[in-house]
Amino acid sequence: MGSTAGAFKNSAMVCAPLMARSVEQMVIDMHSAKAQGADVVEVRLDYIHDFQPGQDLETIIRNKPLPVIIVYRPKWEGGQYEGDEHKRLEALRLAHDLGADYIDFELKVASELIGELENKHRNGGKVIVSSYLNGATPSKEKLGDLVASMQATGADMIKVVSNADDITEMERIFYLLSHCEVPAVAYSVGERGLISQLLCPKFGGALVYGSMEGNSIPGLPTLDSLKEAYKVNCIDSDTKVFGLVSKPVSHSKGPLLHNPTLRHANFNGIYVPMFVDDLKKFFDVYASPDFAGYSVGFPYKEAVVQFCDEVHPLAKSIGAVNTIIRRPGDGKLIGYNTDCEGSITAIEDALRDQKYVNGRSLNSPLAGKQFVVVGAGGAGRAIAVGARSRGARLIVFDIDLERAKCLARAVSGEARHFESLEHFHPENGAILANATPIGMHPSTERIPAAEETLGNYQLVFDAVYTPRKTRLLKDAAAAGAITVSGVEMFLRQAIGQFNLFTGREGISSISPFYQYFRSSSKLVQCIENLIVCNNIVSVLSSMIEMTSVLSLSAYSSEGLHAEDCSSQILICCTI
Ligand SMILES: O=C1C[C@@](O)(C(=O)O)C[C@@H](O)[C@@H]1O
Repeated sequence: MGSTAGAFKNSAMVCAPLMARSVEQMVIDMHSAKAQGADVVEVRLDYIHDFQPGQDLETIIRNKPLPVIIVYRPKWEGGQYEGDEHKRLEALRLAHDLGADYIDFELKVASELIGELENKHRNGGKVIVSSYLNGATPSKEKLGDLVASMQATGADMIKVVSNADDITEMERIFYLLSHCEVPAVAYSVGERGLISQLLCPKFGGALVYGSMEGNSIPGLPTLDSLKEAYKVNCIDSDTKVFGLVSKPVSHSKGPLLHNPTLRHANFNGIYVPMFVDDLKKFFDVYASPDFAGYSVGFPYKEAVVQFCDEVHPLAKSIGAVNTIIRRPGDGKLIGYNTDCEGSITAIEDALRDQKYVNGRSLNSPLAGKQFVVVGAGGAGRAIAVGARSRGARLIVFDIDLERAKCLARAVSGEARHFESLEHFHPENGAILANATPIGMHPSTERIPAAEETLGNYQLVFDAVYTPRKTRLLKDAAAAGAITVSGVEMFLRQAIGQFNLFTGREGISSISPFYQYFRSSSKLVQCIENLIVCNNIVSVLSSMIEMTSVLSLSAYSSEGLHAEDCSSQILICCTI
C-alpha cells in the first residue's frame, strides 16, 4: 500500500449516530452528544416509534445543537423502516426543505432524489449518498466502480459501510478514502474494522463515528475515546501508525497509555488495537512506512518471530517478540522483547521492597529460587528466560507438555503437565508466575493453580492485567504471599515499547531512571503522598519535570490506582 494519504487532512468531524425511540429522547441525545464532543449527529428516523414526519422533523431540526445528518434507513438497506417507500422518501425531502444540514440517500434512490432537489432549488443542505455492503469489503476495483457510480449521482459526500471478515480489508477502505474525489466516509463495523474508524482522518475520511457514553454501539469507539484517548482531530497524513496485533484485542489498555504519551512527547503517532487473524496477510498488506511499529499480544508473540527481518538477541533467545519496529531506513521489521525485563524487574522490585535478601547472591533476589512458570507461550518464555538469567531454577507447566519441555530445555529447567500443578508442592520461598490468559476478562473467576497451595509461595505474579487484581492475586494475598500485578509488567514493557517506537532509547534505558527513584527517599515520600491524596498529577508535577502524567490520569480512571504508583513514577521519569 502506498503512503499517500488523503487531501482532507485534519478536517474529519466526529459524528454520533443517535437511535433514540422517541423524538424527545432524540433531542436530549443530540445535546448529550454535543457535550461529549461530537461535531455532528446522525439522527436515525427509522428508530423513532410512531414517527410523525411533519411535527417530529421540525422538533428535531429546530432543537439541533449541532449540524444534523438525517437518515431514514429502510430494512432493505439494513435499517428499521418497513413501511411505504413513498412515505419514507417524502420524509427525507421534507427534512431537506426544513433545513437539515445533511440528508442521507441510499444509492438505489439517490439519482432520482438528487435530480428532484436540483430541479427545485437546493437550500444549502448537503446530500450524502450511502451504500451498505452486505458482507466483506469488495476488491479495490469493485469499490472503485461503486464509488464512481455514487459520485455520478451528484452526491456531496459518499458513505460506504462494509462488514469486515479480516483487518486487511481496511487497506481497501483507506485506498478508497484517499482516492475519492468528493468527501467520503468509509468504514467496516466490528472489531476487525475498528482501525477504519480510528485511522480515517489520516486517509482523508470526512466523518469518524463514535458512540455516546452508556449507549455503546458494538464495533464503534466511544466519543470520549475518539476525542480524549485517540485525539482523532490531531491526526494528519503524516501520523505514524502503531498498533497492537492481537486476538482478542479489546481488553488492552495499550491505547489509553500509548496515545497520550505519544502526544505528550510531541510525536505524531497513533496507537490502535488491531484484531489480526492471519499474520502473513497482515504484514503483506500493511507494508508501507505509515505503519511504523507494533506491540504484539496473545497469541502471536512466538508466531510473529518468522515475520521479522531481524530479531534482537534477547528476543531471539526467548523465542518471542512483543514489539516490532519498521526500521525507517530500509523498512525492515525488527523484533524485540520488552516483556522479559518488564516482568522480571517487577518481581525483583517486589521482593526487594519486602526487604528479602537472598543468601547466595545479592545481585538478584531471584538467584537460586524455585520459579514456577505456568504457560509456555510468548509471555511464559519471556518470564522464564528472564528468571533463568537471574539464576532462578525453573519449573514450567503447560497444557501442552511438549511445549513445556521445549521451554524447559531452553532454561535448563523441568517440564510438567498443567494438570499436575494442582498437586504440586513448591519449595519454601518459591515464586509462581501465571503466564496464561486464565483469569482474564471475562472469565475472571478462574485461577491457574490450586488455592490451597498458594500459601506455599513467597511471591505470586500474574501476567494478566485485566482485571488489575485477578482472583489468583486476591487468593494469594489472602494466603500470605507477596503479590505482583500484571499492571506492573504491562507498564514496564510499555515503556520499553514506547522508547523503541519513538526511537528514543534502547530497552535497557528503563533501569537507570528506575534505579534512581527506587533508591530515592523522594519515592517513598511520593508514594505516601499518592496514597494519602490520591492525586497523581499534583504530586508528580511538583516532584519531577512533568511528563506523561496525562496518560496516567487517563489510565487511572480505567482502573489504575495509587497502589501501582511505582510504575507510574517509572513511566513518568522515562518519557
Ligand atoms: O503483554 C503485553 C500486553 C499487551 O498484550 C497488551 O495487552 O496491550 C501488549 C503486548 O505487546 C505486551 O507484551
